[in-house]
Amino acid sequence: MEIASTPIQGCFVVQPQLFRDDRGLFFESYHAKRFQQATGIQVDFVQDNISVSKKGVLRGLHYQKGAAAQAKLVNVLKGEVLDVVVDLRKDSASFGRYFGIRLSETNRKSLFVPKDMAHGFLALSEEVIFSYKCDAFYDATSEGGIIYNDPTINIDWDYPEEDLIISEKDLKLPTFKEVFDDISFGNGL
Ligand SMILES: Cc1cn([C@H]2C[C@H](O)[C@@H](COP(=O)(O)OP(=O)(O)O[C@H]3O[C@H](C)C(=O)[C@H](O)[C@H]3O)O2)c(=O)[nH]c1=O
Repeated sequence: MEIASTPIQGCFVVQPQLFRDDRGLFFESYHAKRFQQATGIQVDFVQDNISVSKKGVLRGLHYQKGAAAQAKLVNVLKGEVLDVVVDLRKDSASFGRYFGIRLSETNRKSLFVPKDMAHGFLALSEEVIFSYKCDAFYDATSEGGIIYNDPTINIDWDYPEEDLIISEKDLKLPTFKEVFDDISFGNGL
C-alpha cells in the first residue's frame, strides 16, 4: 500500500499493491494497521455504502454535521469517477478549497476523506459502482450539502452541463457562502 498526501490536510490517496496473475487480480482494499502506520490516523469504520450510477450522474456535495460527521474511504469497484473533496474546516489552511482525483477500476486508488469535508463525485463511465466506508452512521437529520457548481469553490467538473444527471435534492443545495455566512444554516457545520 502506498499513501500520498493531497493539498488538503488529512486527505490521502491510497494506492494498494495489485497482484495480477493469469486468473485476474487481487488487492487489499483496506488494511487498518498499514493505513494507521502510513497516516497516523486510527479510524474505525462502522458502515459500508455502495451506490450505482450511470454516466453523467453527479452525487454531492454532501456532508454530515457535528457528531455525525463522517470520515470516508471511497473507491470505485467498476468504472471511473471524478471524486471531489471540499475542506469545510474553518481553521484549515485549505478551507474552502477542493481536491479532485479520478478513481477507477483501472487505477484502483482509494481516497481517504477526513471528517468535515463535503464530498461528491461525477460518474465518467457508462456504469459506476462506488463503494465506501464511513466511520459514523448515516443520520438524515445531520445531512448538509453545497451546490455542485458553487461559485466560491468553483469546481472544474470538466463535463457538459447539459449532460449532468443530478437529483432534485442536490439541485436545491445551498451555496458555500449561504452555509457559512447565513446563520439560518447554523453557521456551517
Ligand atoms: C447516504 C445514505 C443514504 N441513504 C438513503 C437515503 C435515500 O433514501 C437514499 C439515497 O440517498 P442519497 O440520495 O443521499 O444518496 P447519495 O446522493 O449517493 O448520497 C451520498 O453522496 C455522496 C457521494 C456522499 O459522499 C455521501 O456518502 C452520500 O450523501 O439512500 C441511506 O439509507 N443511508 C446512507 O448512508
